[in-house]
Amino acid sequence: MVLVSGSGSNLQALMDAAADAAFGAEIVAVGADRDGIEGLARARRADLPAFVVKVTDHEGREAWDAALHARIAAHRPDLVVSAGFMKILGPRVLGAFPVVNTHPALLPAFPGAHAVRDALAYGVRVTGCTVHLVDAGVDTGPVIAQQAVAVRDGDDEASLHERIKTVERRLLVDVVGRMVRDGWSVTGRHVRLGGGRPAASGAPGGGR
Ligand SMILES: Nc1nc2c(c(=O)[nH]1)N[C@@H](CN(C=O)c1ccc(C(=O)N[C@@H](CCC(=O)O)C(=O)O)cc1)CN2
Ligand SMILES: NCC(=O)N[C@@H]1O[C@H](COP(=O)([O-])[O-])[C@@H](O)[C@H]1O
Repeated sequence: MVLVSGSGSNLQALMDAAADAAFGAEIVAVGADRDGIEGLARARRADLPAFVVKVTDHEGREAWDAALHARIAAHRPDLVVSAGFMKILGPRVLGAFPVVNTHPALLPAFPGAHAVRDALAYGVRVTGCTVHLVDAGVDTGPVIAQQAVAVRDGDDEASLHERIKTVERRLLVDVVGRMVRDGWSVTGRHVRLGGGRPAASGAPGGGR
């Protein structure tokens, strides 16, 4: 299960990887919080089940969390991947499924919805991307993998973000593939890939 809110290039990378049986996973559905995005178009072109659960269609975040949980649960995913999904997930979803997120900065630096803009504004010379387990906080979950990307003179948000995405798509495919094939475990804030599926729970590292 992949959640998107935008162009879905990370989704496309996962779809391309999943076309090879050796990847060890299939994308069972794509969910979004808004209509009219390329990520949903990519899913529909590939005949993947796709759904939209909008916050504004529900009486508050708790109701949205419950509705999103129900739509995800219908597909019985082993893992949920947030790839450009721009809404903070609530306790119903996080308590039911392990969720992985990809973030365009080296967490804990520059959390939130505008990481690339914030890194440029700060003037860092190196940024990058982080794949992490998702918890109730905002980009505070245990880090699984990171990769650095140099900031170049003359970079703007678009050019830097595109360079980060080139790295991020490879990192996300590698991490998700290893998690679904080999499992993972979490000790405190430390994630180890391999060792088989974690015990059933939705908490980070809890698996299904
Ligand atoms: N419980 C969590 N949910 C999500 C996380 C997370 O770490 N914990 N990561 C995000 C993805 N993300 C950063 O990687 C992120 C996306 C959006 C926001 C944010 O502030 N969203 C606002 C609305 C923004 C909008 O609608 O444009 C909000 O949800 O109110 C912060 C971080 C995926 N979910
Ligand atoms: N804080 C969340 C956030 O900024 N996520 C970022 O949105 C982009 C989605 O690209 P895509 O739609 O082309 O995969 C990705 O770079 C992802 O890290």
